[in-house]
Amino acid sequence: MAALIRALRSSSSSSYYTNYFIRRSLSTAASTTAPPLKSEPFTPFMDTKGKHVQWVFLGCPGVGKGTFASRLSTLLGVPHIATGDLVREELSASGPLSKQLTEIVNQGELVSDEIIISLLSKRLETGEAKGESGFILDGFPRTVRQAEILGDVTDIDLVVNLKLPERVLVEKCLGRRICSQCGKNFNVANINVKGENGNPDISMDPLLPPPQCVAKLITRSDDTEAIVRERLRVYYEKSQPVEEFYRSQGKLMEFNLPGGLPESWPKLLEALNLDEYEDKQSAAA
Ligand SMILES: Nc1ncnc2c1ncn2[C@@H]1O[C@H](COP(=O)(O)OP(=O)(O)O)[C@@H](O)[C@H]1O
Repeated sequence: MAALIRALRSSSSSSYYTNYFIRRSLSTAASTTAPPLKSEPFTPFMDTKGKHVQWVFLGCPGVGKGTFASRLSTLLGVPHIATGDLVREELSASGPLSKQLTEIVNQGELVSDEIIISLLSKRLETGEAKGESGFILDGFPRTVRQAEILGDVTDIDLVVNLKLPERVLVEKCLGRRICSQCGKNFNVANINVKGENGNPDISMDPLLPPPQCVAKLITRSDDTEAIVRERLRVYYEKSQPVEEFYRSQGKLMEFNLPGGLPESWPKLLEALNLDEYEDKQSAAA
């Protein structure tokens, strides 16, 4: 983890690649973990060298990366690190960076690689001081350049690409609500979308807040229809190539969400060979 933080740090400096490659060539190569193959038993939470999982969640805005990554991080005992959350924390602080970021986020554009890498390094450093190891990244990498930087400093074991039809994504973003007090995410959208081109229909029940959160619900400032459409456009242009980057490395696992959380969660666990592990964890709890 320390080498990763150092390398990410150096990559966000102005002499970006030079510093970065010199540092990496001096540090020892990270251990490798094969991605899970459905046909083979796989212990995903730690490899044979005792390294915790280093996974990435990809997917369009509103697909549910945060929800699934957060659940898996609890199950596997690794931190869920969402760069969108790091950006929002920065937005809520006052200062020149906050003003600059507010403008970018509210236009649906991406924050610069340098700023994102610096926020991520800080987050990893804080985690390391608390004894964290492994991670599930959500919202990073979002450009091929970010993926290359990450790949040069550490090994990613598996990349999960969550997918939903665009109409569902827009409805989900517009229905998203957050409790300003406890920080939990809810969704007021009731989704029933007919499947096209032979794909199944998709239904999702709303995920309603408990009574104590109802009066405290807020909507993200970038969850308006115009901004969501722009974020989707930016995703197709800048982030979709990241899918190909990992596909060519044999690390990409495509996952078409069959519906809402109750239907999708068990299917995702099954695809990750984690269904039995979750059963054992639940039984032990
Ligand atoms: N890796 C990243 N690179 C650049 N910008 C980012 C990154 N992660 C988050 N952001 C910024 O933060 C905003 C919110 O991120 P996130 O919560 O992940 O949104 P989404 O719901 O669109 O997936 C993004 O629209 C973008 O401006």
